[in-house]
Amino acid sequence: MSIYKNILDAITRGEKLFAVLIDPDKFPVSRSEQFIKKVKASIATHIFVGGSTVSSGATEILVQAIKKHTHLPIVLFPGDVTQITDAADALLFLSLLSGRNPEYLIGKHVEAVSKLRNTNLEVIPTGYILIESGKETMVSRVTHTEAISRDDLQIVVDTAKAGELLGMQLMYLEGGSGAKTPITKNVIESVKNELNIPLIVGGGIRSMSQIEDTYSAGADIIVVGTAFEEDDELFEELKK
Ligand SMILES: CC(C)=CCC/C(C)=C/CC/C(C)=C/CC/C(C)=C/COP(=O)(O)OP(=O)(O)O
Ligand SMILES: O=P(O)(O)OC[C@@H](O)CO
Ligand SMILES: [Mg+2]
Repeated sequence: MSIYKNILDAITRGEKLFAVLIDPDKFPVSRSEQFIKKVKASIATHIFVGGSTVSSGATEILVQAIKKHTHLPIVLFPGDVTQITDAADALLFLSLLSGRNPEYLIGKHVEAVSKLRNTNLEVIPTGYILIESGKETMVSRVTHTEAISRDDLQIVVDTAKAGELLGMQLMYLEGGSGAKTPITKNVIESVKNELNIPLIVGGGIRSMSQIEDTYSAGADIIVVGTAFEEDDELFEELKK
């Protein structure tokens, strides 16, 4: 069954989903087996692989290494076309809706097509909204776009809705990798109220209580990366 269909079915059953984000440039491949063991013992339902900048070829090597140890779906969360690899199961085909840089709204996508023709990846059109977190993020720097302010609630909501109306199948609210504080309840609730598609939330989530708050505000899928890079103790709290 398709990964997207599985997400929809899980949500219909009232389940919450959890993605562990692995950045190929920060994660030594030699750590894969031991790390994936912890992922498998946890509530994680998906593995996301990606980074705002990743050296060429690193994504494929990492995905192949992870695949040896798990059947969890591996979903590419790419900062660039170079991160596309057939070794993964699906691709978040991100469009950076918070920005006004055409390269990240449609340009990279046109470039990606010749690569995608030769893969079996499930492509999932995903709106990606960067919300200001108090410090400049790598995504802002790489894409030359500004994040939307947390106070511009109506703009965030309307941006997400516009993405849904354009046919996007997932909406990702990004608080910025390693953000000091995660996206607030108010922002998540307001977006969730307007949307009929699954909502992904990530950025700066580091504890079980933040995970619970983010789910209760309406996130369907939570993404955590930095917390596991800093210290994989969090897995202790996330045991199944
Ligand atoms: C269409 C294709 C295949 C590629 C372009 C995809 C687009 C539009 C991406 C949006 C902008 C972007 C650069 C997203 C990056 C997403 C990501 C993996 C963020 C995580 O960033 P980290 O690499 O963890 O950031 P740090 O390096 O700051 O930790
Ligand atoms: O690395 P963290 O802060 O967990 O954020 C996850 C993801 O949303 C970053 O793109
Ligand atoms: Mg990161």
